[in-house]
Amino acid sequence: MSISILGAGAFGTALAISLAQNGPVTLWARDVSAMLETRESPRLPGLKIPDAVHIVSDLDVALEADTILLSIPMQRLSGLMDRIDTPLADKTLVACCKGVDLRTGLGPTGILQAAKPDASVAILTGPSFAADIARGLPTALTLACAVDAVGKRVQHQLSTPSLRLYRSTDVVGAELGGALKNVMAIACGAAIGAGLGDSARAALMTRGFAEMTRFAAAQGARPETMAGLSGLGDLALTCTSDLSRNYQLGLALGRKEIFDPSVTVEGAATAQAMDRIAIDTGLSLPICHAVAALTQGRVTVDDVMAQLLSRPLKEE
Ligand SMILES: NC(=O)C1=CN([C@@H]2O[C@H](COP(=O)(O)OP(=O)(O)OC[C@H]3O[C@@H](n4cnc5c(N)ncnc54)[C@H](OP(=O)(O)O)[C@@H]3O)[C@@H](O)[C@H]2O)C=CC1
Ligand SMILES: O=C(CO)COP(=O)(O)O
Repeated sequence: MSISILGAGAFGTALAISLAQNGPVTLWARDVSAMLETRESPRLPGLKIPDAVHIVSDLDVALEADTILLSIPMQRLSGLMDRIDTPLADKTLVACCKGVDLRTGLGPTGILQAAKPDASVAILTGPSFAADIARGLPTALTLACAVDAVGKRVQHQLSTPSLRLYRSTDVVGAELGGALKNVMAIACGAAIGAGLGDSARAALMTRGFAEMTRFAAAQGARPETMAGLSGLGDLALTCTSDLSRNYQLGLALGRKEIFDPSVTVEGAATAQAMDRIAIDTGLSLPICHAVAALTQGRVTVDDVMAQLLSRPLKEE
């Protein structure tokens, strides 16, 4: 069974490097001229792409594989799917992005299924920095697919000696965990950046986890999924590591510093999407609401903390 990865950013390239241990992999990007010369992705400098990775810019070549991983930013996913008019009925599409689409409110598998209703869809998510995967450091992820037989096949196909995949059929829970932890990471970064301390971060992580679990349960997700790698696991990594880009954006907001807009930060658009969903569903998502306002420049970190702390006292 052959594998292609669409998107040669940090994560797509890291997955290609890791999966090349198992056999040939195709890695697709819009512009591959520099990568063919250097055998490196500009988004993952210093990590060589092995010869077993076939780097291509022809989308049709990449779409010949049986299993196709989509590793581009969430807000670009529906645009890429619109470009694909090849029928993919016999393929498995594995979303590797984390977020909620601003236009439709769908998660990554929802976008894939809407574009290609006959394809099998799955999501690969959980705590992992691209550079760790590319370096072969031990990493555990969740592979969620509603059809367990397909999930089992993909789980084996995408596991390597250092990349261990756990399987789930709770696609909704897995993708909401990955999407929402980014929002919480921005909030935690902002608290640390503003000098509010580790206790404030612990409070935000815990109340953020409660917000994630409450929302996911309302969407039909299982609580144990939120407590697993794709929820709590990724929340812990992203809210505590300086390597997280979401956390770094939060730090910059808290310190009132400029942040490079070309860096992929999924949590900002996801917070906005969640804010809209909260209004439509009547669910209370106070941290998502605060992060949406903060990242759009409508409030300061001081305003946000004052708002969160002045909410009515309640039971835990
Ligand atoms: N980096 C990480 O550690 C991890 C990332 N992820 C997730 O993976 C997803 C991708 O992130 P990451 O790889 O880090 O992002 P990067 O910023 O490193 O790379 C994004 C890549 O997507 C490409 N791209 C953007 N828009 C399009 C488009 N319309 N069509 C085709 N290609 C496009 C870019 O190509 P170009 O350079 O040509 O613009 C670039 O190569 C995100 O959802 C992220 O949350 C998940 C786990 C870990
Ligand atoms: O998703 C990630 C870790 O699991 C990467 O986090 P950032 O996108 O915040 O860098």
